[in-house]
Amino acid sequence: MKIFNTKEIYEADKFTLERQQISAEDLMEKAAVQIFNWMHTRLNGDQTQIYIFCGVGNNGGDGLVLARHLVQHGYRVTVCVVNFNEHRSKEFLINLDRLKEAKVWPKFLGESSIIPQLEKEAIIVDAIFGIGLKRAVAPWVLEVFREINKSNAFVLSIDIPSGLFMDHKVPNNDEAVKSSYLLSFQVPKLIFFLPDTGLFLDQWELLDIGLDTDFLMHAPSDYELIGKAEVLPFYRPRTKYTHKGTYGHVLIIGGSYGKIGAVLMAAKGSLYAGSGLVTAFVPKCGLVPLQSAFPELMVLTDINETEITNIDFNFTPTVIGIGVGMGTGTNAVKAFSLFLKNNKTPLVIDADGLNILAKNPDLFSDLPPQTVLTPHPKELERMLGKWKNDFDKLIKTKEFSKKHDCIVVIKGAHTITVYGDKGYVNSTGNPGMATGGSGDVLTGVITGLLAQGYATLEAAVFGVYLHGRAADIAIRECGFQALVATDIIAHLGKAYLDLFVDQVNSLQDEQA
Ligand SMILES: NC(=O)C1=CN([C@@H]2O[C@H](COP(=O)(O)OP(=O)(O)OC[C@H]3O[C@@H](n4cnc5c(N)ncnc54)[C@H](O)[C@@H]3O)[C@@H](O)[C@H]2O)[C@@H](O)CC1
Ligand SMILES: [K+]
Repeated sequence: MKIFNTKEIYEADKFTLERQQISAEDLMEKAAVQIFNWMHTRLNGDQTQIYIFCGVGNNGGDGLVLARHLVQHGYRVTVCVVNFNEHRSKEFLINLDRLKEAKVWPKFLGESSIIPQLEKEAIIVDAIFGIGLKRAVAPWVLEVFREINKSNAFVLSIDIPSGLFMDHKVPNNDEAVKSSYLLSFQVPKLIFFLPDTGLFLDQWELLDIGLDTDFLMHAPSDYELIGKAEVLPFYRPRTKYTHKGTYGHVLIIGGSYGKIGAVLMAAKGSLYAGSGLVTAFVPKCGLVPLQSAFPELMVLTDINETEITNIDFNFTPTVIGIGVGMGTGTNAVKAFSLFLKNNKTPLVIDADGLNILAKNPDLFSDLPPQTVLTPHPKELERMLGKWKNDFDKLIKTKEFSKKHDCIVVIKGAHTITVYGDKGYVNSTGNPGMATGGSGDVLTGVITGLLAQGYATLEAAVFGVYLHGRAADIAIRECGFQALVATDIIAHLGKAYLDLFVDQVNSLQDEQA
């Protein structure tokens, strides 16, 4: 599903009004009625006090329309207009009149107004700012945000939590409304998925307000949210007259004394993702543990006992995953640099491979085209330098990806895979995955997909999805805390099977 920025949303809006021959107030009515229906279905006439905080733009207009419908259905509603601007939008003014016609008189809050006491049993609707917030918010309006946050009431935000900017960070963590539930219009926004801004929202849901489907389908977007519908077309079924050679041969290079487990997890990840064969290249100390723990794996060893010194193998792999547990000592750096100079095989680079690249940036020119790099935030920072905020991080990653023709998988709560100007935001995964080894497994899964012939970008995006989905399925049995990286491997099969489970069956399965 496409993630639109502010400009693209306003364009979709304009296109829809022209195509459907409707006015902006008609679209606002449609949008706000969706919110009313959502609330009415759940509240069913309940007399809980509802405070609706409206701004004076169209987000505020949505709040006024909602207020009118709630009042007309007998709900207890107090409307507060946060009067932050002399200029009020046309649709806001039309709906203010309509509200007055319905005999509702909003309280107008200004710089010196006293904000009503907000009881924690109340429901607060946050319709102060939407996607139109452009400049710093006045201090007294920030105070309104703080009062809402302090109330501990249930906060239902409309479109986005008020105070969040669509393209930069909030200056301080108390300068935007914290939503308990967010109802957003038609398309997800990038701010839902970034650590700096995502912390202002908990759950979110999209409401279809009837924006033009042709526009939504054809308009280009810089980011895409990756769910089952997006990865399903990538899936390559296994056919009958095939053999292990059909599904490629992965080579995992890495490991050092005490860090052989990283290679084990990457290698297992590859095989469970479906590669035909997997070989590991490790220091000698890795031979016995790998062969004992994982009989399906073939092992080649370095001449050195405890670290990699000379990467030398006697076959042509389909793809190589390199870096996990490898260390960054002089020998590893020398071996890795020489390997890169002579290598022509597609690569996935993780962990110490990335750390060595960061310290020796001239090596980037030796990477084959479309090399996949899978940094966690610290590794990314070592490669890119410091960034100002999440938006800046993405801009810098895109520049980096274009400069070195590489695919960068920025690991995090919502892993974002960046290639050139485009970012793919993953929707699967959970906090249980913040555990040692889960990154090694991801390296394995992506190499495993590449071995089977998936296009590089597809392998990265699909691999991230499957990895997260496997963890989502695993936590049903073990919860967040007890999830370990090998549980992710063990549930990769179920993540594949889940691709073909429709939503209804999947829900029933979860309830069982
Ligand atoms: N296509 C859609 O998604 C639709 C969106 N609608 C609503 O319209 C909203 C966008 O409305 P607007 O563009 O009017 O913007 P907002 O209502 O988000 O912002 C308020 C207005 O205040 C001004 N402003 C910006 N920063 C300010 C600041 N720091 N201090 C004071 N004033 C400031 C802006 O000029 C803006 O017009 C959406 O978030 C959504 O709620 C719906 O009404 C209908 C359809
Ligand atoms: K809002």
